[in-house]
Amino acid sequence: MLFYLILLFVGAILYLYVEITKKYGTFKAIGVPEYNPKFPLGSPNHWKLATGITEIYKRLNFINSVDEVYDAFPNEKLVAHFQGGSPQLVVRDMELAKLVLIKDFDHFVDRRGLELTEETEAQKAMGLMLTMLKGDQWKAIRNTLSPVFTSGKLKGMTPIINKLGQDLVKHLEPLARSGEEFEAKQSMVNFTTDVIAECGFGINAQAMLNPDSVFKQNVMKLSGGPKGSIMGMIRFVMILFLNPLARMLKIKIMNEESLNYFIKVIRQTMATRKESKTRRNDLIDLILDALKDDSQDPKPVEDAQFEKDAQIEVNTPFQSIPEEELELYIVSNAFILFFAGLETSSTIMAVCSVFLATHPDVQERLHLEIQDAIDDHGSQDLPYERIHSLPYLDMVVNETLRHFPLAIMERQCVKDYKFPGYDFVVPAGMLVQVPSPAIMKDAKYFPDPLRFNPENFNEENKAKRSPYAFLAFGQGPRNCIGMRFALLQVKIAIIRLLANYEILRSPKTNDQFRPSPKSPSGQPINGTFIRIAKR
Ligand code: HEM
Repeated sequence: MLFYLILLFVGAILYLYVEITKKYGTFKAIGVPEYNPKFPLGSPNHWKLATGITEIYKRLNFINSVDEVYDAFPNEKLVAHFQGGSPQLVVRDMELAKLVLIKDFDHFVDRRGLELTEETEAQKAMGLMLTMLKGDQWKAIRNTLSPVFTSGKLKGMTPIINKLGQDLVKHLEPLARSGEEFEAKQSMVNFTTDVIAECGFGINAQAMLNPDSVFKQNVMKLSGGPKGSIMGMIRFVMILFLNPLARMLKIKIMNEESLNYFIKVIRQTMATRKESKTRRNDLIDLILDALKDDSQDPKPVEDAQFEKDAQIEVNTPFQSIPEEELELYIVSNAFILFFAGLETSSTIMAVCSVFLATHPDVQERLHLEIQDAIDDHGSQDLPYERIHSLPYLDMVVNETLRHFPLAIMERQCVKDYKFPGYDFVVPAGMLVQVPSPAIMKDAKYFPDPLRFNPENFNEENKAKRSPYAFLAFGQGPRNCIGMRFALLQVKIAIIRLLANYEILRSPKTNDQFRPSPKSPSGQPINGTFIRIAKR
């Protein structure tokens, strides 16, 4: 019996070995270098990603998981690496990246294909979110939601965010008085929760002023807290690497109880809005407007190149969504706009505060620019145009985003594709990556890339490099839909912070930022600790 068991075991290992390694070497043979794959986990970066969660091997966060592939082949345009037996292609060249992200986007419409269980409504809702949707369904929802973030709509939201900026100053007052060290991320999550609850759903979440806010508690459960957790990361890596097994074991990405809470809140808000026929010009109203207004006519496009590059060529009508599923689509996407904006924006605000604490010269110059604008306007409630006309603020925020990117660009090839100058075909189904974190730390585009230097974004230096080398919000039709909203709330938070407080180092202030391997959303490994003093 034991003999047969051993035989079965050896047979299974042999089978796995042959299956997993059968594509190793196939790229090398056609002139595309491979990043040293080894049975069973593949290339070294995947070994680190998969085993790093237990901290027994070198640690790596998913966001940086392709950096070393990029760095190891400085003279190549394309490199292959293997996740187990699945090859993935890394694009190392700006012109090829533009083809994938923009020009030949039709071949690269989707993101990584994660299959989620659809057993509960919350799980089904996750599969309908813009970040997850594919093909025509994604195009239809993206087309519908894009007009929600035009500059005209954001101008309307600015007074609301300014008012919450005043609450942020109040929220921070006790910390300024005591001079104690605190985690900037936590305060910024409270601020963004209030901003998105108010601008999104017309809800006064009181995350800043009421420590017992139910809305805030659910946000905390959803995001897994400021540092993430080992269990959270294990779940995430399983969903990524062992998707069928994760489905079998019913492993979930998000806390279902909290997700249900938000689904309920959004449903109730929509129902009340329809019944009372009142308007608040928040996200819910704008989504409902966008749905009513759905037509084949081209949607208005903003002037900036980022938005022009994001246009979807074929205007897929919203009617392609089945009627009976429409409501869940709306709820899911109202939710993802809330959630995608919350973690990202609050992290950037917190990381920016730390950079200002560790670079007092930058802080001083930025404070002068902000104070001048406030003196000139006569109030801290700066209007939309004025906020975006502060050049040094823009440079500081962009440099923060360059240093601490929150996502890697991935596209799944949906139609066979041939890169110009290469003889092989990228088959439908293969994952193609544009490793934004590595590109934004490449000295070719940003000299002395590890130094925090807002001058990287002055007009002269911007003109010297490809505009596509700054990838903090992605590029092309699948770029970040909320970029303008994000920049608005981040800038308002920094304006309020500097107008009222000096940001100081504290014993735990961290000079070197690295995303924690325990945090799927890439939170800084040593936190974002600072002190503040009243100006
Ligand atoms: C500083 C804050 C933010 C950063 C750094 C950020 C970054 C990103 C990045 C890198 C992507 C992927 C782009 C690509 O693959 O080309 C993305 C996608 C996305 N972002 Fe953001 N984001 C931020 C804030 C926001 C906000 C405020 C919202 C919503 C209000 C939002 C909603 C989304 C959505 C829905 C997607 C998926 C778009 C799609 O698949 O069509 N993000 N974001």
